Amino acid sequence: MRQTWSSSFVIGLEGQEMARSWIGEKVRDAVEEVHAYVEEIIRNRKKKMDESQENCGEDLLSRLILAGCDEEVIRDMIINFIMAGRDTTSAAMTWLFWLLSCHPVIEQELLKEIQRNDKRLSDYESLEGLKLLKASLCESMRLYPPVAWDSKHAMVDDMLPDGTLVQAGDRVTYFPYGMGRMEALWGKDCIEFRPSRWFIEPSHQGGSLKKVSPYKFPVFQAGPRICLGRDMAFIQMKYVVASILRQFEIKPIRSEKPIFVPLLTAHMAGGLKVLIKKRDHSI
Ligand code: HEM
Repeated sequence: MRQTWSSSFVIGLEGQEMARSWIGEKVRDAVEEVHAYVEEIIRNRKKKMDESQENCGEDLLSRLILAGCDEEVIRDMIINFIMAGRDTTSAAMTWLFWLLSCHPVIEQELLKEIQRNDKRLSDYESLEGLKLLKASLCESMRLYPPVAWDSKHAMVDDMLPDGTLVQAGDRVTYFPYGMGRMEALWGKDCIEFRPSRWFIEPSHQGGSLKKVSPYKFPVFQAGPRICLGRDMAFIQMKYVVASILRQFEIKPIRSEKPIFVPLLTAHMAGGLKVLIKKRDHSI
């Protein structure tokens, strides 16, 4: 029995080695493909900038090129922006649109807030003024975090603050999805979508937002490796959600509760299929 176990273990190791080198090759090919794709975007933008000065210089890519950044640095930044910032923000907004369709009173309050700030939606201060929208995004991500869990491997032996020993090589996982639904952290109504919990005065939705510790709400991670794009993510999401909500009514086609799929970036199974109608009096 022992013999069988150890020989199958040896075969297992060889198999693992082969699998690792096969995966390594696949990953290398995939990285090359992604690099080539982004390098082409940069080349095309440079060409456009050389050919004409029109409409160039305002967007981030043009600014990075104009600043004289190294092409490899620009490439890696663009990949970071696309990989870290695209699926995460889109997942957060998808869940928010669904939650708002289930909470029409909150949607109406949001519309009023957007109306109050409508004139200058594209300026930074007006977006800062959309506090109920920020609270709604936080509340949506508390219940449906775009990164549902995340792991780190210890490089050396260590100890967690509660005395738990972590040995070199151990994996430690934190779980924003679970933490967002803990009664001990969020109270008896932890499962409810209630953006007002993010305001200093309970149930008052026009006041100041609470400063919530990232260790309680680790949706963007916490500590030295906290998400570098957090503020940018809020600006983008507020701008997109406000621009859509002020003009369109969004009604999901299906009435069943969507399914949360917690992959690398969590998403809604099958996406959110909706009917879109122009608002009668678009604000
Ligand atoms: C709702 C949107 C977002 C969520 C929930 C989110 C979440 C996270 C999380 C959990 C991490 C830590 C990953 C880890 O340590 O393994 C992270 C890292 C990072 N995020 Fe975001 N992110 C969002 C949007 C963005 C955007 C828009 C950008 C850039 C434009 C961005 C750029 C980054 C970068 C560069 C890191 C790596 C930071 C480091 O390792 O030092 N993220 N993000």
